Order: sequence, then C-alpha cells, then structure tokens
Amino acid sequence: MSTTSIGVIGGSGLYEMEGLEDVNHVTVTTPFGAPSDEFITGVLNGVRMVFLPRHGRGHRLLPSEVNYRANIHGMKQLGVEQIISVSAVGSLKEAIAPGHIVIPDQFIDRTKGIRKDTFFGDGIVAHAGFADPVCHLLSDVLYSAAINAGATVHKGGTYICMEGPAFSTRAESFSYLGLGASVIGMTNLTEAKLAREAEICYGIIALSTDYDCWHDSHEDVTVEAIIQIIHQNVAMAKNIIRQAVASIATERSCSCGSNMQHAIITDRAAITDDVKQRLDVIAGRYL
Ligand SMILES: CSC[C@H]1O[C@H](OP(=O)(O)O)[C@H](O)[C@@H]1O
Ligand SMILES: Nc1ncnc2[nH]cnc12
Repeated sequence: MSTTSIGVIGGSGLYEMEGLEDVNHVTVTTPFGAPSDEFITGVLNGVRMVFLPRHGRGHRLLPSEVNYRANIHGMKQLGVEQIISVSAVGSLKEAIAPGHIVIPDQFIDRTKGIRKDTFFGDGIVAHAGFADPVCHLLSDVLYSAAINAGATVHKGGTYICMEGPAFSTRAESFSYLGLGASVIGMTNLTEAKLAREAEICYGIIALSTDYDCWHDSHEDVTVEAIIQIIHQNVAMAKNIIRQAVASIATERSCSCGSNMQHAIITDRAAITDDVKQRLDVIAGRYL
C-alpha cells in the first residue's frame, strides 16, 4: 500500500465517509490553530484515505470561520498528497441544472480578506503560481469518475468564491452571469490556494444545488432547497469518490508537488528559526 493518502474534504451535506476500513479518529494540532474537526483516517479499496468535514460535524462553522490553514496543514501532516473537495454550489448557467456535477477549473475571488488564505507572511514572503488553480490530472480523474457514476457532469468552469454567509443579491447574481462564471460557492478558492502552497493536488466535485437568484422560472436559493438536492444526490457523490479513488495514481506526474520550488523570495539568511519552525511541514525543504 502507498505511504501517501488521498484526502477528502466534505462540504455541506457530506459529514462522513462510508466504506472505510481500519478507521481511526485523529486529533491534529497545527501552528495555525485547530482544524474543523478530528480527521478520519482509513482504507478504501486498498487506498489510504483521510476525511475531514469542512464545517465540522454538525455543520458548526461559517465559511468565513473555517480554519482552512489548519485543515490543509493537518492533511499535509497526515501524508495527503491529493485532496478531493466535495462542495455544494449555486449554478450560474442554464445548462447546469440542480443535481448536475461540475468539475471547476478556475476561480474568481469575491472573498473579503477575513479568512487567512496563505501560510506565508510574518517574516517570510512567497508568491505561488496560481494561473491554473486546480490539478488538471486529478480533475480529469474526477470527471471520468462522475461519468462512471452516472452523473450529468460539466468539465471545467469558473467558481465564484463569495464571502457569505448571506447568499448574493439579485444584482450580484446577474453581475456574475456577466462575468461568464459557471458556479458560486463560499469555500473552495481558499482551500485551493492553501493546497497549492502546501504542494497538494486539489480537485473539486461540485454539486449544483440551485440557480442562485438570477433565474426567473426557479425559486431563489434557500438552505432548505440546497439540503433537499444534496440529500437526493449524496449517494451519487459518494459513488464518484469511490470510483475516483480506484483510479487516482498514487505516484503523481503533475507539477503540484514542486510548485513552490521558486516561489519563496525572502533571503534565506533573513528567515528566523521561529518562521522555519512554523513553515516546516509546508515548505521545510525550501528553507
Ligand atoms: C449550505 S448552503 C451554503 C454553503 O454550502 C456550500 O458549502 P461547501 O462549499 O462547504 O459545500 C457553500 O460554499 C456555503 O458554505
Ligand atoms: N447559490 C449559492 N451561493 C453560494 N453558495 C452556495 N452553495 C450552494 N448554493 C449556493
């Protein structure tokens, strides 16, 4: 069995992973604070897995309150090299109906600087390449897995990441259509940025749950409607994960594992021991 693991971050409606063997609940501490919950480790069809519910069990954390840094740091500590994010999103395209799956490959940032989206700062500066913000190989696997699971799936698309927690105004929703975005959510961009800095592959299974509030023949988005669509599709989402895990190559051939090689600009002589210690798990080999 490989020594590395595949991580799954479960979003709204996905708070556990079924079918794991050899299950352990692991409490992880990090220099960036506490993760959303205990990590669940186990084995799925011979592959090591690490699962974390993004908003905590019981869905206790707002999108702005999730400690994304601690979540990604914990994944890295547990040997995760590839993260599958499962998320609920609003659709910004007629063709992406509720119940469809999207594998987004781009982002637009509408967060407000409340959440920490970098491991760097406080004595060390790095600028990660982020033109292609998700792992294209992992995304290909997720797309094929969604097809095999019988989903209607859209490959590629831009995910608008808003701060929330309130949903968008109608004027905002129309403005996002004008930007050509495909879906809207409140979480994935922050995770993708941190996964990139941690040199972890990141790919997204996004379940379209609503048409936000731009569609004149659909009700405006509500939590109730989102939960209903999630419940109708949770078995399919779990099936996509199972299919994907069976075909993910544990030896990576993408560039995600060396993305930060030239990203740190700070003079190494100016990096203090404190900073080195804080960044050890994330970037220790470059310090
Ligand atoms: C439950 S409605 C809004 C909520 O759902 C999405 O969460 P996640 O990305 O964790 O599935 C969205 O981003 C909001 O946080
Ligand atoms: N319409 C929407 N806006 C933001 N996040 C969402 N998650 C699911 N639907 C959403």
